Amino acid sequence: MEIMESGRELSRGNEEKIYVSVRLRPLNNNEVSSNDVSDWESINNDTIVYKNASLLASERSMDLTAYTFDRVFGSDCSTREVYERGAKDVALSVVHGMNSTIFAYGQTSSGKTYTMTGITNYAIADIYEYIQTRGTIVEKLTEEILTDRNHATQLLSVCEAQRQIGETSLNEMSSRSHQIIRVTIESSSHESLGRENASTLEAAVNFVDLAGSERASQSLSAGRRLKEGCHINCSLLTLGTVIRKLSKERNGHIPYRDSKLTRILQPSLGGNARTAIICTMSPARSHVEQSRNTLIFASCAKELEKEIKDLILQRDIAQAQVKELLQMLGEDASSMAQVGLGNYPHLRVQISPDAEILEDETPISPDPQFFDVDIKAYSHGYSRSSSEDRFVKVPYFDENFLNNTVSPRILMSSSNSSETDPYHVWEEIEKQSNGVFEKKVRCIETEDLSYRGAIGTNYASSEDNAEFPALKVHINRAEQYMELASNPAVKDLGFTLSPKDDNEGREDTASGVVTSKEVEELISASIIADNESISTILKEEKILAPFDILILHLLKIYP
Ligand SMILES: Nc1ncnc2c1ncn2[C@@H]1O[C@H](COP(=O)(O)OP(=O)(O)OP(=O)(O)O)[C@@H](O)[C@H]1O
Repeated sequence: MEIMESGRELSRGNEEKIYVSVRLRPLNNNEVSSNDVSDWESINNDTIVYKNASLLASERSMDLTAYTFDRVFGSDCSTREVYERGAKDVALSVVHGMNSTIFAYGQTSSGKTYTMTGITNYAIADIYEYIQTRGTIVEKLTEEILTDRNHATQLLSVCEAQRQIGETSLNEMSSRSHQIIRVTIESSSHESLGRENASTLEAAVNFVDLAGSERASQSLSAGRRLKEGCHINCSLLTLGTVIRKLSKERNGHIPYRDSKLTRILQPSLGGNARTAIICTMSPARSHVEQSRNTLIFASCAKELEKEIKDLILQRDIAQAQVKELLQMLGEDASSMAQVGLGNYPHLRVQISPDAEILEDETPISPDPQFFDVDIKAYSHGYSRSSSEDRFVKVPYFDENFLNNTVSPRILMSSSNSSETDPYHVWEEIEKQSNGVFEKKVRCIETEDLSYRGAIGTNYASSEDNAEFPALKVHINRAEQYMELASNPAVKDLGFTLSPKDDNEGREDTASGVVTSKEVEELISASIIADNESISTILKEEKILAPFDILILHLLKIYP
């Protein structure tokens, strides 16, 4: 028996960024009455097997019989157990200031809504319990802020009642829209209450119940249902592509922008948040092909975890090298931490040591070139500390850019308001390094970006970049540019640097240009991190299969 062990080498620790489980439901009445049989079985806590080996022999497409994930829930498992083992830890990350998402994926009628309804309720209950344990007061509530747990329950029922459903031949209560329930928790210390510039920690957990994927022939859809199905399938297809690309070719273009669903889920998929994916499936033989697709999706999603770990490893190695270099040069390595080197995934800056030094002494790494890139959001004096801050942002926006279309909050990346000056970081490094690196510290400068026009009209048309000027990154040394351009971390952040003719007469200078399209993508990446912007996205674009989004807001105050 060949085994696909997607989760084999991964730690089972609680801090996994992406936790993938599979839930098998029992045969339903329809399946039983049509004499369908159950072909899938969970043989232990993490493996699901396809039992019908004889059928397998005749169907070459079905060449795997066992699949392993972080967890497999058999058809007799309760939703409580799925929650406890497959989602609770991720859901409760939000009370510690970490964004998280739990989503159910699977074919129509496989049990996504059944699973997510239970999980959302259990999680809300646990969040409230956690808060009360902590002696937290929930007060000063506005319309958007939950008053108490009953209020939350009420809102959830409203959401359930409003859910767009329709009957298909496979599920008489089929969800015909994606539903995202986002609970945002804002924490601040008791001492800072009432202070004007009090910093708060904000994190959100998303509960996502995707609309079901279906084959038109199987669900016998026609007319409106068929149209809905096409739209739903389209966004699910993009989700599949994004997951596959992220897991296989992380440095390439990831088509988040091809569907609203992936735009909204981008922060959850890109490695900056904890994510639990519960893949639901029917055991029925008649659905074997769909079930197998679901398992392949789950396997790809699990691969993401490996990629993220690899990137973190690369980052750690680079940091260690920088530290060694600083020590070698008699600098205090800890000063690096103060300027944010440890703030993954900001790609941070360090300078290349003098070539002479490296040539004269034994190099401490085979490739001793380092350079500094820091691409951050700079807004006009607004700062916020949040785990969303880790998104890549674009420096310096024109005042008009921050008009009604987007909340300025999404543009924040720093809790230090002095960083509103785009040159600040570099000056700081220069100071801290006592001028030793003076020549190289100035290796990058950012040019002013004046964004014209409303963002909404621009990101809607990805091909038309006319409104966006390029973000220019000047690098004083050609070899630094080369390093930078080939650095996987730069590509990972969505920047592709391309050489540019340097007409400015400077010698020994290379320039990288981040194209306007890439800037645009970064902006949209930032936008989707924000509640208001989600509704903006959704309002602007007419979506046949609409999203039902409920944003709950909790205010958590530590005593
Ligand atoms: N684990 C389970 N145990 C018992 N019944 C289940 C289970 N999972 C799903 N069901 C039942 O199966 C039916 C279909 O489930 P559900 O509506 O949750 O599927 P879905 O994947 O959300 O479908 P769609 O994509 O069409 O919305 C429902 O009647 C539900 O009660």
